Amino acid sequence: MKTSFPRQDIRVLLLEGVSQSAVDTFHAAGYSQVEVYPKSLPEDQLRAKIADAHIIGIRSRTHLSAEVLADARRLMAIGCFCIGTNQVDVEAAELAGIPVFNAPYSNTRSVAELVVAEAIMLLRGIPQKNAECHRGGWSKSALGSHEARGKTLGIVGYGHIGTQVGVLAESLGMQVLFHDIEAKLSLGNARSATSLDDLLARSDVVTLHVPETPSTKLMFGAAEIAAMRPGAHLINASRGTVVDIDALDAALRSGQVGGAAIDVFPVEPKGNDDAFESPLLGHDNVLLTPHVGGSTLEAQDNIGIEVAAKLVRYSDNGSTLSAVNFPEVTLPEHIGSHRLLHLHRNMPGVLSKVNEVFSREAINIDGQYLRTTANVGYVVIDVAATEEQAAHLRSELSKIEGTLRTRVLY
Ligand SMILES: NC(=O)c1ccc[n+]([C@@H]2O[C@H](COP(=O)([O-])OP(=O)(O)OC[C@H]3O[C@@H](n4cnc5c(N)ncnc54)[C@H](O)[C@@H]3O)[C@@H](O)[C@H]2O)c1
Ligand SMILES: O=C(O)CC[C@@H](O)C(=O)O
Repeated sequence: MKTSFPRQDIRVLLLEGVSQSAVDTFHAAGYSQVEVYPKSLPEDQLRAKIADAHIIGIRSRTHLSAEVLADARRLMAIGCFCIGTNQVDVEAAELAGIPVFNAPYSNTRSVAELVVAEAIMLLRGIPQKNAECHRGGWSKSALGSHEARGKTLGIVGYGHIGTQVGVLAESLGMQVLFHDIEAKLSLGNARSATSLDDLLARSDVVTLHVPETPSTKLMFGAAEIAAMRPGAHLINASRGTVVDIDALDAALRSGQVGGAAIDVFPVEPKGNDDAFESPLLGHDNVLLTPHVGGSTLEAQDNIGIEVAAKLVRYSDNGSTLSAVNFPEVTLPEHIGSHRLLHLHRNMPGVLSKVNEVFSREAINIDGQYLRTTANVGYVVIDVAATEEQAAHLRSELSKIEGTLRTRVLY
């Protein structure tokens, strides 16, 4: 299939050790210029690299702020090879006409399995016992050790991960309570708590599965910790900004929190060679993991294929299905003609000006697709036209007031 911009000229930049399956997916689709880095880049290097990239793939450590995106003059699409998209200024990307794609499900099972395993470990006091054995100690005792069966697990954020944690925990015989800001269908015998405080007062283990948003920033602080059952356990595999880490440190020292399993931190190293620092270092009753909730080979492999395929589809065909910041359009293949893409600020009158261009140039429209969000509109127009006509149409479309970006395919 012919594209207006040959695939071998499209530069793909993949950071943070994105899976080889993504590289393979791009290569198989004819994208040969794929540059791969094992970690996130310092901001000055990122700004220099992104200036030449057409497609960028990141995980959770690379911050694509409005300032960084301002340097990304050629950038066509962003792929977050993970669930969270909080590391990207998605609105700035939208206003620059750049869709952001992610993998909303591929690692959810991996997180859920780890969390349930951690709940068992914490209830048994295994982190302390493990630390003691490593020091040559031996305290064989049932004191403070409990079965998971019959205990209550409180899930804060009952979405894709929270619900799976609930199902797995119930299979162990745990009681499951959840709290969410949205009304949610309970799976199995899980019950909605009447409030966050209600959940905290009734749970033996509390696990957090909310996204990073303004409303979840530091949502779990001294007051919420004080509302937990004395000696209950806390698991956080959501985002490091959700928990007040100093308040947790104090509560672990006082015994208000019996133990914790923490996978995400307010400040995380940029890559595996950098040092990790946290007030939680040195607590025997805390399981610390380096943001690996979703890091299984199965999940990373699937994420690589899923996100790379979405980026290839957008680049080849214009489809934006499942973009997190953009009007979603699923487009059929269009062979033997041209497809024009017009991204514009969502303001009255743009569509009629787009159509005026085609009637003025006497080019018949074979198919037209339009979707808008509050900020932007995305029109896709299929036409039977020569290459010269398509190039001319594109140049006329780009003159319309409010135009953010135009592309021509095939
Ligand atoms: N540790 C890891 O490696 C890892 C892996 C995957 C995802 N995550 C994190 O886990 C988060 C959750 O993932 P998911 O797939 O379950 O997301 P999701 O969007 O399916 O679920 C999140 C739920 O939280 C709820 N919520 C939002 N704000 C809330 C609030 N203030 N109080 C209570 N509930 C609130 C939402 O309504 C939703 O039901 C992701 O956003 C990501 O940050 C971490
Ligand atoms: O792979 C990562 O860096 C992030 C994993 C996880 O936090 C996600 O948002 O999916």
